[in-house]
Amino acid sequence: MSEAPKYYPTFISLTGRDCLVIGGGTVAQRKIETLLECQARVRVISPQVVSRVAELAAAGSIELVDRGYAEGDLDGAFLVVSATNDAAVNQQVSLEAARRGQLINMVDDPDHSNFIVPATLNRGDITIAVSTAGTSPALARRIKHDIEESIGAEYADVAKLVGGVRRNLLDRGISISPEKWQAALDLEELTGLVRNGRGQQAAEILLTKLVED
Ligand SMILES: C[C@@]1(CC(=O)O)c2cc3[nH]c(cc4nc(cc5[nH]c(cc(n2)[C@H]1CCC(=O)O)[C@@](C)(CC(=O)O)[C@@H]5CCC(=O)O)C(CC(=O)O)=C4CCC(=O)O)c(CCC(=O)O)c3CC(=O)O
Ligand SMILES: NC(=O)C1=CN([C@@H]2O[C@H](COP(=O)(O)OP(=O)(O)OC[C@H]3O[C@@H](n4cnc5c(N)ncnc54)[C@H](O)[C@@H]3O)[C@@H](O)[C@H]2O)C=CC1
Repeated sequence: MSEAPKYYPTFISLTGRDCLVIGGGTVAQRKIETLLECQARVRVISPQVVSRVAELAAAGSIELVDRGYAEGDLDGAFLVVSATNDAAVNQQVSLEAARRGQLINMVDDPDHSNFIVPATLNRGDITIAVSTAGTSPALARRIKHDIEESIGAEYADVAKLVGGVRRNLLDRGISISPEKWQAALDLEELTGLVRNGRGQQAAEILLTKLVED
């Protein structure tokens, strides 16, 4: 029997959103880098930071506030990550976030967080996220590595070409059933052609499979 999932898996757009990270250690650094990859506007509040975080601040990629957390710091933040090594501080941050109804990730207390961060793998527009609901982050990372081996870099181009074919059909007002899509998507064939630089041919083959009776 499968248990009910603890979390609702979703993908949130953070482009241009104000995101706040409290703490500037190694865990904060990982969260900051992921937020930056997602084009968030990142502010970090921490009295001390690891060298990579200092570099990001010097380069103007993040705003760094060089002091400890104070009540009121969460004002205006869309999303908050509390990543200090002080459990009491993380708790205060989570209480402030709860009062304001903000998205909050506490790196040391999933039970008082309203979102957690999965291990992710990107191939262009494809993102594969693995979560163990906090049961074992190391296991999430390991599963991600295993998937990485079978989903190669060429999948970024496969996504582009399949997206192009879909756009073409939508523009022509042709609708394809879900069953037909599944039957036509021969990933072994598509990845093979893309790897050999024959993306155009792959797109034509796919289009033919989709529109034929
Ligand atoms: C709940 C969650 C909240 C959150 O942080 O979002 C959380 C919580 C905690 N992590 C802890 C420890 C470790 N975390 C990692 C690594 C990652 N942790 C990540 C996510 C999450 N970690 C969320 C759940 C994800 C899920 O659904 O499973 C990843 C996937 C994503 C990311 O952080 O970006 C990233 C891998 C990125 C990648 O490589 O792909 C490693 C391994 C390593 O670094 O190699 C270790 C040590 C080994 C171990 O313990 O497993 C501790 C104990 C701290 C302590 O001992 O004090 C807590 C607190 C607790 O468990 O209470
Ligand atoms: N969720 C996850 O993926 C993981 C979580 N952890 C947890 O994350 C915590 C942090 O780990 P690290 O980054 O390795 O610690 P760290 O020691 O490298 O960094 C701690 C940071 O917190 C800052 N800080 C301390 N008090 C503060 C305050 N009052 N206001 C603002 N910033 C403050 C420090 O200046 C420092 O930058 C650990 O205590 C552990 O419980 C650890 C491993 C993985």
